[in-house]
Amino acid sequence: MASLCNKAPSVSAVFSLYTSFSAIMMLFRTIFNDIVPKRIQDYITGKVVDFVFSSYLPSIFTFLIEEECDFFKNTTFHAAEVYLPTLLSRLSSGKLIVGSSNLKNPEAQPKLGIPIDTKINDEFEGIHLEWTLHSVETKNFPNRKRFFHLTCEKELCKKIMTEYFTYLAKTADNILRQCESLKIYTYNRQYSCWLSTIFEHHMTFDTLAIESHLKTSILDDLDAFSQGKDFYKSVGRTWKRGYLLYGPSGTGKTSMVAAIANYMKYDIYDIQLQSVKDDGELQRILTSIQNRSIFLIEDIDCVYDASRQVSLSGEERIIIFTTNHKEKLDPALLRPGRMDIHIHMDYCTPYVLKKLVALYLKIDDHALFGPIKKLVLKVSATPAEVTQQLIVTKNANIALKDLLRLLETKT
Ligand SMILES: Nc1ncnc2c1ncn2[C@@H]1O[C@H](COP(=O)(O)OP(=O)(O)OP(=O)(O)O)[C@@H](O)[C@H]1O
Repeated sequence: MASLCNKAPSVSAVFSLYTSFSAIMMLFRTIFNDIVPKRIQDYITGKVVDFVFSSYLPSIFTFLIEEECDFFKNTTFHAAEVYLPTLLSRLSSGKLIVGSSNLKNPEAQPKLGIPIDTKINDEFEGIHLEWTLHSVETKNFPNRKRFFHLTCEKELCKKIMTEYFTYLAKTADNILRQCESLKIYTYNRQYSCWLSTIFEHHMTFDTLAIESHLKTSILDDLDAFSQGKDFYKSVGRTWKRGYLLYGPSGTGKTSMVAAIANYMKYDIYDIQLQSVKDDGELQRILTSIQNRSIFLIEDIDCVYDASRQVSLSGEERIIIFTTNHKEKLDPALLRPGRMDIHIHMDYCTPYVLKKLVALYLKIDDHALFGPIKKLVLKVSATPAEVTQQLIVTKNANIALKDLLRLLETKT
């Protein structure tokens, strides 16, 4: 006991040690502040803070995801916009923007958006992530710049880059696939961007009157295309498909485009080639098209310039050209590799006519069917002309008599 008491430092010894230590620290601080230049002071302080914090707290890494990337819409930003509103329970503010622009269909699901500066937490394979949408004013159109901050622990950022962003893209893609309203984009030259509206064309392969073998072959081709990701990769080709729709006016080329878009659930990018200045601009426009879309060039015989290269990169894209005059097309455009499938949209056949009558008048047979079918084989009547007659009245007798009269005028 006595020896223990002997070994313990006395209070006055501790006090004098503390006083000496404080004096040394003060001296050190004075030397540090007076002699060491401010920049070096900041550097040393930063290093010390980094060391202390990295030892006890995980350091944070922030990904900056801007709305535009190299002047084009950033697909990662777009994917986050689609995906994050689904994480309802993880919104820090408990607020969500809800908006609907589809006035024609009040039952359509409204679009959801994330309020600015709201934190959204996500969890990926046990990793905690935090998203925040920011917006700053800019001088140029569209007068604001939006960007996401995505933060995670620094040592996990590699996993986020390699796995989470792929997961984000796939999930957003699936959400979009289930989304009902498609969009049609037209290119606005003044602002150098695509402007979209809701695509309201309700034509489907059930309401499009075409020969059944043609319908089967197109649907088979579209199915094979949408499931063809690995195939296209394995043969080293871009995952795209080119269709040429040709035939007289009113035979359903535009209707076919709508049926394809509705079947595939692809947005349409409709471009007027005449308004594109040069190849550079065309290439920029093409690169700004989203995946899973239709790039439409109508009346290609009027607008095609053989020297112009229309090459679509990206994934899962269909390019559709339409023309009323296939014979006028530049042979360069018809070369294999440019358009994979040529679809002839023709005048009414008896089969197509019967289908249109069934659709419009809800009947499968009628006494006038015989003479009408005979005439249809002789004359050139477009489905547009036929449907114009059939839509006038629901009375089958009157409608078919008028149709017969129309066909007789064509003999
Ligand atoms: N095959 C068809 N099946 C059902 N309806 C059709 C068909 N073809 C045309 N129609 C009807 O005719 C209208 C006009 O057809 P559409 O605009 O698709 O023809 P088009 O070949 O694109 O004509 P254009 O070359 O003048 O643009 C359609 O809105 C549709 O109601």
